Amino acid sequence: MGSISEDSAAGSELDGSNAHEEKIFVSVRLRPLNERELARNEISDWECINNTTIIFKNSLQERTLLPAAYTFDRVFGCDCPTKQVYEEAAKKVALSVLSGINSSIFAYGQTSSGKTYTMSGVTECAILDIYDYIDKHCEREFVLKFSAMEIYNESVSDLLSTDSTPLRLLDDPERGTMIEKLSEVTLRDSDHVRELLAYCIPEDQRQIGETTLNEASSRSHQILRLTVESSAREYLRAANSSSLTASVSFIDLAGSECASQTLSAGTRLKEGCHINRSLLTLGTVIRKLSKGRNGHIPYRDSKLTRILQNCLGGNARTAIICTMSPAHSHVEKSRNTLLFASCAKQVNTNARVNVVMSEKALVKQLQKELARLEDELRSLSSLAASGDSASALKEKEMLIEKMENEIRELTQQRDLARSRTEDLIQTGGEYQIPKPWGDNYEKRSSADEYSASEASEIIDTTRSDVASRTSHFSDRCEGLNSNKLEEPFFENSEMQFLSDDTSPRLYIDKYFGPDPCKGWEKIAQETDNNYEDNCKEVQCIETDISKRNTIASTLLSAPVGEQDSGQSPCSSDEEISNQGSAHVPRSKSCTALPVSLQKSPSSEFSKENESPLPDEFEKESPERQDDNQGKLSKIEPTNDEDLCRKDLESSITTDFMNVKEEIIKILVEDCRANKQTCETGPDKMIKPKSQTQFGDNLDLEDEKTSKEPEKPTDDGSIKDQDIQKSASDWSTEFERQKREIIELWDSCDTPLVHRTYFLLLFKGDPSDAVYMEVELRRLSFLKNTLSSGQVSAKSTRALNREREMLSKQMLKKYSTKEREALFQKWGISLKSKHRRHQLCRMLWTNAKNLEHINESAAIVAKLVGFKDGNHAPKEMFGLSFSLKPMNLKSSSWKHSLPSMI
Ligand SMILES: Nc1ncnc2c1ncn2[C@@H]1O[C@H](COP(=O)(O)OP(=O)(O)OP(=O)(O)O)[C@@H](O)[C@H]1O
Repeated sequence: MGSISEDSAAGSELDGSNAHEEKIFVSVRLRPLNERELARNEISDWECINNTTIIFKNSLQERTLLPAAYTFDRVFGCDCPTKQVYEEAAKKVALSVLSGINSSIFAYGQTSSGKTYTMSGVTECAILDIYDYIDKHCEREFVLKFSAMEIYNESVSDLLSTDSTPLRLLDDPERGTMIEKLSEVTLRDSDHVRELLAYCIPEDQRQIGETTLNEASSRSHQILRLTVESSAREYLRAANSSSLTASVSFIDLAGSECASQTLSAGTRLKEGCHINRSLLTLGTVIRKLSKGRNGHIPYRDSKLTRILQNCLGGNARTAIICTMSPAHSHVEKSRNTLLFASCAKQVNTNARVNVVMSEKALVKQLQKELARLEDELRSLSSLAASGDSASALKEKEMLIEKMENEIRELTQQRDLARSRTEDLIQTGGEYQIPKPWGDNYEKRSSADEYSASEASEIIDTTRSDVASRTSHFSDRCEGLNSNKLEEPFFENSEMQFLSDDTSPRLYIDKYFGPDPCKGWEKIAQETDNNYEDNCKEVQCIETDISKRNTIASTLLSAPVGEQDSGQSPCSSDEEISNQGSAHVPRSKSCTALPVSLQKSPSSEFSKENESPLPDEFEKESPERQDDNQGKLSKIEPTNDEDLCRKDLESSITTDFMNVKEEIIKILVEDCRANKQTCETGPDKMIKPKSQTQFGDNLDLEDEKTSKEPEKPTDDGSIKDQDIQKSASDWSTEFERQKREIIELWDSCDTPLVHRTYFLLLFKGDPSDAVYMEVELRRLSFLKNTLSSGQVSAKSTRALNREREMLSKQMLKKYSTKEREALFQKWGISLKSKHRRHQLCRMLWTNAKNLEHINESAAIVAKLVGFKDGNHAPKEMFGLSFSLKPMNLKSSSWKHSLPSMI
């Protein structure tokens, strides 16, 4: 930046298009040796060898390692007049104010180095130039304002006011730090500025004191600010005219000093401390800014840097004139000044033109806003006058009353349902008693009698259990519907194909098929619809539930007499009934309900000493059981079912109504299945179409049960070896079902991610049976739907697409080496072009080969990001079945099994 002509200084920039990043303009001015220095015969250590370089003359003599030459934008020697310093180092920056660019000119240097001397000259020149420019540019209208302040001992005061009260600094989000109540005088002309300068600079206003180095040392930082607003005259009357507004600040900093050199004490010493501290902060700010704004910039550490924040590295154009004494005695201070100047040279600023909306435009806008507010006020008052607010109040009161009525009605319904349930319990019906220490429920014979309070307690406990489970269920469903698919389901949300749909619900539908909640609902509906038909065609239905019943019978003790006699477990109506009610294994969803919907009039435990009863049951007297049996026989099954259903409907709050509905349907389905089992003979049993495969798997179990009945020992418990055997049976059955599901997946084109997820869950834990049950039902339903032609081949296409997406994931999830190893293992040539696609097309293709399936699942799991099958959320589809692992060696496990299945 060199010397510039008057016109180019401002006129060329009036378009405001020149905003760009630029460096602070840094110059150094050497003053001549003063009288004192001359008196001490000091020599001049520094010399300006050209316009930009200053050298230390005695470096050889001093043997210093510090640099001997320093280069800046401009350097001025001892004999250089202030006018030239202004022209070459400050003019362009100062006149930027005319183009709407904020600017500042600093004088920095040690005490008595000539800062005030330089700044007063520069300020005067700038003001003259500004007025000269204004005089030459009549096409624009200018308004100039002037303010002056000083920072003395970290206190800001107004130099244009006689009031010495310190001024507060305020942070404005748009304009930066503002000085509260700082006077701003609108200038009449250049003489007016001179008057003001003459008022605020001399000793009586500014803090000036004598030190050994300077008779009139500035003890404060002084900031003079000239604000220039300008607008083109021809647009002045236009409503949308704008103006340029900017300020130029002339900053005469107090000089850094050494207490030893200035021999200061008392007030001077205190002033010196403040001065040095604020200058130190300024230096730190400049140093940090010079390094590219890394880290915290300590603007707020001093009032000086706070006020100058916008000039330093901000939107202002800045020039710093560093003054120094050439005297040898000040060499150290001079070097510090040069160091500061070197840093300042590196600081970037981003000068911007400030275009301000014209006052007229602003006034117009404010008037509009005022009119709008007045309108609003008028309509409000007219509303109040017309009594609308009174009617609104009345409306609200009515609403409250209506709600209160509803609450009352609901309470009545609940009480009615409760009393019906109590009646039911008193008259019979099997129900489950929640153990206070766990999720599992112990079955208790319907023949057992309970006191009213006991029954009521049971109802309350079970009801709150249902509420909490349905609430959880509801939450899960809600979570799925409101984009809250939780970790650790997906490790990486970046997966392309996961982001295809914004809603997880859509995603699940798309990639996982109908979710089990939906499936359940449909299955329940289907069961409801087909119920009558099934009754005609099916003489004895063996559902998956009744089949499990058989497994449970095998695992639990079956009535000895019947088994021994070689009769079928369903040899008579009564026996069938016993089987159906006592051993019907229930899905976990059923155990979650307060009262079993089964209406069985008797139980497996009806015969004393014939079954391994839990302790509580053993205590019950046969008389009581008989008594209850008598009561139970009076109950009509269908009525009970309806009653229970109604009870549930009324006992659960409306919040859970939808969720409850689904659960009830499943229960009803179970009930009907049991009812049919009870009503038909074993020899006539056939399976429903949808359950054929599943039922087939259990034929062997049935056989085994009839041929090898398990006998309880004398103390009524099953021998260890029997338990082991049962456990191994269970495991075999478990594996068989797993294979069943795998094959069904294959035939239903179930998405691979879904298969993998469920396969990872099937760890052989008995609780997995719940998932198998859900999955088998879902798949059976899906298969039926597919075979009935209701669903097109869309799923095959989706599966292909899924394979494609998975192949894309391979690059992310496998290293090149890992991929190569996989290709070799899967017999894919490493030269093949579409290796990844080939591999993904092979995944999950051989449902009969478990090794292939497991390996496929492992690959898909890695690609999708399943972390651990065990920890995958079992509630992912809105199901919550958190079961505690069972200890097969413990004798109590067999009691809880039926309710868990
Ligand atoms: N370039 C110069 N030519 C002639 N005299 C100068 C020059 N610079 C400064 N002086 C004189 O040196 C003395 C000290 O200058 P000035 O008060 O401006 O120093 P300062 O840096 O403002 O000191 P302080 O920080 O203590 O206020 C003054 O008497 C001033 O007239």
